[in-house]
Amino acid sequence: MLHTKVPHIEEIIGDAIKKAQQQEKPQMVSVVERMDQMDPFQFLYAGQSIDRHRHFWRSAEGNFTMVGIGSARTMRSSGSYRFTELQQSWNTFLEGAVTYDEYGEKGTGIVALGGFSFDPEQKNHHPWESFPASQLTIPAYLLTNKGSLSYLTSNFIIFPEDHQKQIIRNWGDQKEQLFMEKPYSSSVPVRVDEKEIEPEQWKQTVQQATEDIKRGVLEKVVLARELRITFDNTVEIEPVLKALSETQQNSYIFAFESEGEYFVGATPERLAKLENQQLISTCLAGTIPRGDTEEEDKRLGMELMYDPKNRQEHQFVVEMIKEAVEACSHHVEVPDAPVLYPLRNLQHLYTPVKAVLDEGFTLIDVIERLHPTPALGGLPQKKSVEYIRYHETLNRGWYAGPVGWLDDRNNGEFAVAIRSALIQGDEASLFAGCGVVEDSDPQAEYEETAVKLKPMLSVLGGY
Ligand SMILES: C=C(O[C@H]1C=CC=C(C(=O)O)[C@@H]1O)C(=O)O
Ligand SMILES: [Mg+2]
Repeated sequence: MLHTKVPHIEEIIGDAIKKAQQQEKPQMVSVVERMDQMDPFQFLYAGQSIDRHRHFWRSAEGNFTMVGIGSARTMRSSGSYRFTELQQSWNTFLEGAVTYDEYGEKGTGIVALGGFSFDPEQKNHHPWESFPASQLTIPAYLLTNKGSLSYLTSNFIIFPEDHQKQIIRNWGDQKEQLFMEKPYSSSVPVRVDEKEIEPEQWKQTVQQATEDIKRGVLEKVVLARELRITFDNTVEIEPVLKALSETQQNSYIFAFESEGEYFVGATPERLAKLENQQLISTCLAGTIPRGDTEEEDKRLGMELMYDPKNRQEHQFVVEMIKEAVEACSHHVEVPDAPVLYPLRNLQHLYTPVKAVLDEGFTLIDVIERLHPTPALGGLPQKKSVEYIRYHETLNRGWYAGPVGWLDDRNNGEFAVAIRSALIQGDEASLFAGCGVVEDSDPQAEYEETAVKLKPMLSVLGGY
């Protein structure tokens, strides 16, 4: 891959066509432009007229947003080698690619966005039939907003038989569509039905899990449940994402499309971030609601900090992440005790893990080693995933799986897709889980998941 200054587009496309003819294969060209700040929700909406395959990502700090429209290349893989296979597809894709970029900002140029299902061995596909076990898309157009600046990346796949003028005309037309200011819907349809899936059976499974933990079958397992909602009309994702961005502090806001359906969420849980070989992972587990007053909020925070059950739930995550990070990096820093991580509806225990990634490892390698952490799966890792596969009545699909992005300079960030919903036309499935340890009480865990459903419920026509 090559990073050079942007010459005229005619020249860029002309050169790519010549190269495609000489090498008798398509050529990938990426062009980055800087522009006035663009409303990402407007861009997302306008993009629909070009391609419904759209992706959205906003960092937890809220100062970095990406919107992907269409696909220059979509890479998919399944089975137990899905991480390695995707890494290979990505490397092959990058080999012949040329980037024209004057700015060198992270998250511009050749970027892939996508995610992985929780468990590639899961045989039940309902309601996730539209989502593959993993999918990374290099969008045709990518808007990157960083602070007050916006960048537009256009990714072209140039074929030997392409005509320079036509490519450029088409590009101009599509850009015009992307920047057209059309008003987008600001409301979400009305909820007409809401069904909790087997809540009593779920509590029994939690009870069973505590007994299995006491018997030493495993140490911790995260059990999830589902809420199915029906609306009076098709749900558009722009107002949902906008409302999540406005209401969910300290959370990654995301949407990924597959076959016309959208997986959307506001997750606080980072899996791994890599920037210039600096690696950050996060242990987030252990939960209590926010208080109505400042005093109550503080009291609840302290209760969480000193609660042995929640500390144990959290500590399992710290130990596993530390070990996994140590195996592929150096200068690993882990604080001795967690701090509180406040969200709108609840607070968590939080421990950051910082390190420098060893040469030869990639972000995808790190994700493969970490997923699933005991905040989503349990401990031991393999046993808990099998336990979930056997005992959970729902199919998690991409819920609790890694979602995020990476660029061609080994920068990127993946979060774990919790506090999320699968939107299918005028219906949606919402998911929430909780860490079950020896001392878990099924009713209390049920109530914890109810609070975890709130972020999505509140923007899907609810309270
Ligand atoms: C599995 C979920 O939350 C995890 C993340 C933070 C706290 C958790 C807990 O305290 O149980 C869970 O491990 C979810 O929200 O669906
Ligand atoms: Mg918990």
